Amino acid sequence: MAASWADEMVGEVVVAASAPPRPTRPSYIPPALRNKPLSADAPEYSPISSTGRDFIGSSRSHRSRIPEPSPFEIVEKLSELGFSDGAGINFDAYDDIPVETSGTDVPQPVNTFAEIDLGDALNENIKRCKYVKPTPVQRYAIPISLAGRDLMACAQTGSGKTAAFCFPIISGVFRHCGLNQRPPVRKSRMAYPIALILSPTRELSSQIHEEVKKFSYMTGIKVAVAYGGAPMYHQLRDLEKGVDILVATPGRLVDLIERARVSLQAIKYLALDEADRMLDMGFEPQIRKIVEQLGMPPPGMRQTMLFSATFPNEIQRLASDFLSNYIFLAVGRVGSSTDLISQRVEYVRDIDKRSHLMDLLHAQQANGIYVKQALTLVFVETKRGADSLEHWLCMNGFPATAIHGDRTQPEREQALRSFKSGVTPIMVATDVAARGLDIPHVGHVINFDLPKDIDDYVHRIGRTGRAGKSGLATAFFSDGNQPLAKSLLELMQEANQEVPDWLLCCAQRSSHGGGKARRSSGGERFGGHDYRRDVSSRGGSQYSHSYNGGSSGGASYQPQPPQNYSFGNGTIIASGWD
Ligand SMILES: Nc1ncnc2c1ncn2[C@@H]1O[C@H](COP(=O)(O)OP(=O)(O)OP(=O)(O)O)[C@@H](O)[C@H]1O
Repeated sequence: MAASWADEMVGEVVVAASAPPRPTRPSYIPPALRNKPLSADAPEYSPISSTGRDFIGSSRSHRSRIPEPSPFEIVEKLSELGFSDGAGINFDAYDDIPVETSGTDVPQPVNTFAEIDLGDALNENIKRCKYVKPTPVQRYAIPISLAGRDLMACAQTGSGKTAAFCFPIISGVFRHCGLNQRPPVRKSRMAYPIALILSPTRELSSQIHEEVKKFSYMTGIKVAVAYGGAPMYHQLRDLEKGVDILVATPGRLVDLIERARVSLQAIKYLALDEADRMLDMGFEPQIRKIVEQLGMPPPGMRQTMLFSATFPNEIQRLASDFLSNYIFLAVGRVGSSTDLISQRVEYVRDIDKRSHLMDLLHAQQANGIYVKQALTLVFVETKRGADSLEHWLCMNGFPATAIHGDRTQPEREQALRSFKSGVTPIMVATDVAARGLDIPHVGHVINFDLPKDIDDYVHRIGRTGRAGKSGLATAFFSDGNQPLAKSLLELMQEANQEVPDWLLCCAQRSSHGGGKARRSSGGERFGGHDYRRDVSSRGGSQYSHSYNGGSSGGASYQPQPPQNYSFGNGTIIASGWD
């Protein structure tokens, strides 16, 4: 059976067997809210102002100031917390990137962090992380969010979207309840977060949680994470200490709300990472429940930010229900892959895949590509396939681990740790690892089995070529992948990649046969943008502003002859792994 997204969400998501009817507005009232007016100890909420900063006082539980380590311990503590050397980012890689915004009164982008008023504490943490300059999505998205505007943002994988929504949230929450600003109120077992960040997988929620903690260091902001598969006890204990920013997966969050341990009444900031996935079939009913039926302030009374590297039109349409007068931001073309990733596609019969993988890995080894902790991520279709390939690799002398939805959470975490540390430099994964994970030194993504949907391919290969560094993606294309041929061809052509002749033929065949592997993104397939433009273009529109125009820049990759795994001049790989 295919490891669909439900693979990840065992026990977490209600998978719709058929398209569920769109729920009407609040029918369900969680136990925590039944027979109760707005709780006396729940904070009120007010509309977000145009500056996003007119927070009214809330009666949140009083908490004592967090003991902070002395300034002399900070450097040590920061490295413990995983502060990385962000100074290595190659900003030139983003220079030519086309940016498009649509909506009314779009705030101007900035060029430096200094131009943005994020507050001293956050600025200090940005410096500590060695983020010297905002990435393009941050240049645009942060001023938009700081202006209190709702945002739907699409930017390529690895381009810094996490900070783009975390910085405005941390800055806003800090202004509301940072150090020494908490109104004294009585203690409550129910947590009233001000900001909620939802993501589709446990590992991604955990990663975002670490990022938020890093950037709210020494601010007094309380950050917590809640996801399934981990013992409830620890999460409840953290929630009882009070939470300002909650990062969660949908299933566990609903559970906590129904147990009356979390209330959404105080939410002022809502961010959905991987928003298109969150509104895809399996998740949509649960997200709708969280956003529309469990007491969260409605659009206009909260600020909502949706981010992803892909945003099909029909998902944009669904998402617009959650937004109020929003700005659409596209950095790079919607759903495109980054030019930083060199893509190869090879025709391999299913029966030959293992031996082909072996040749590839041996060639990598022979070329010294395993130096410097170079990691290889291999995507397969099924959980069973992941286990079996992991076993086979290990038996053949390649230290490998595997991650998929049938593994326990401790096993999943252990797999990630051993991959990240290079103990097992190969990780076999289902789509559970396709989105959002930021693993340094992943130099090569191999699609042993290609996904059915081209958007999934974009996210999978996006585990390499991050933060301005280069990477390589190899796909094994077999007969069963015919329906993907056309969209794969278009994606590769758009990213200036060399396309083998056989793929051109396959694509022609599949377009005649009606092959379709991408959800509609409007009139222009890879030029698809804000879906409102398609609607309003019929009657004229005020939408859309383009910046930097032109192309997204030529790819630096020099095509290599087939079967030659020396990777040419070596710079493609080496720069990704240094
Ligand atoms: N301004 C910056 N300067 C230096 N490094 C940065 C900056 N912004 C982000 N990064 C780094 O870039 C890497 C990728 O960022 P992030 O994980 O936010 O990408 P993303 O766009 O969310 O990717 P995905 O679509 O895969 O989720 C991270 O390691 C992050 O620390």
